[in-house]
Amino acid sequence: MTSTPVIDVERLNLKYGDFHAVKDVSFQVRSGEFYALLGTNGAGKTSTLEIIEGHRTATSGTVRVFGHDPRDRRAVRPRMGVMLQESGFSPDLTVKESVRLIGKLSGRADTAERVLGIIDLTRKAGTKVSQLSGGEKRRLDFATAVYGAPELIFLDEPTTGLDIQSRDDLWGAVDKLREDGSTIVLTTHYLEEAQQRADRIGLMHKGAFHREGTVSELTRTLPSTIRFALAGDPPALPLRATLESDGRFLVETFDLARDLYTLLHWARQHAVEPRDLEAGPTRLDDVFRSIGSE
Ligand SMILES: Nc1ncnc2c1ncn2[C@@H]1O[C@H](COP(=O)(O)OP(=O)(O)OP(=O)(O)O)[C@@H](O)[C@H]1O
Repeated sequence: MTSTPVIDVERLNLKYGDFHAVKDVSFQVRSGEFYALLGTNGAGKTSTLEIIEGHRTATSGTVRVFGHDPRDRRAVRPRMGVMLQESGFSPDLTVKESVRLIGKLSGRADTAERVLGIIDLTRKAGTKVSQLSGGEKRRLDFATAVYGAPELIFLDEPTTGLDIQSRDDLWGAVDKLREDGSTIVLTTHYLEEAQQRADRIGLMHKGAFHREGTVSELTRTLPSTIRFALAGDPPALPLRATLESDGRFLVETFDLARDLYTLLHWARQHAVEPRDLEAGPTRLDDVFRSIGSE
């Protein structure tokens, strides 16, 4: 038996005047999934999310959230927490007042004390929003999005401007929400955060949905790399390599372990020392570079 997807997007299109910002985008997010919607600048991620969040109306296509039209606020809003790229808090309210206000609007039960504690903002509870630092404002955005532990949470570039401790706190809180069954939708330009956490990734480029899959599905089409430098006049290499502008050799391989072994075995036999040796699996960054250049 298949359950209804939490988010179901079918042939979504959005035009801003003549500009076609989202082109025939279709994807689904399942219950309990951590889904990352990634893409180049201006790819259409925020526009797509704004429609799913019920903030914007599509030009054509269908969007369902928990089986409802996302503009049906009463059906959807209590089940969903949103951390937007830019917050819209009133500068004269305190941190605690802001959380209470947004918490009340969400219709979920929780306390300001609890959510401020998650993200180490308790000390700032009485501070006016206008007096918060950029990172503190971002943490306040997160605190309001997770008020009442919603079933579905949108995180739009959540860690921009956060120091390492705050990032760890935020991801720790997200892990906890996931354990309790929340579905997470993330957009970020910190690809490593998506690579480490996302169950599936959708890649957008120039308004269109480019590819979708797990990290390993997306990276397996591109080779891993080995880079190294050799001093003097080395003997013939055992692998096909190209010389890069920094003077290092580059080997591209779909069998990293085998080729690394071949290289090191050759180096030992010939008493050659590969310097500045780096070997790594394909990263999401490489997939990005490959679509960005298309
Ligand atoms: N209100 C608007 N009016 C006109 N064009 C818009 C509007 N909002 C966004 N756009 C354009 O639509 C395209 C997609 O924008 P969007 O913000 O959805 O991209 P994004 O993938 O979130 O980008 P980024 O990674 O840079 O945040 C961009 O070219 C942008 O300039």
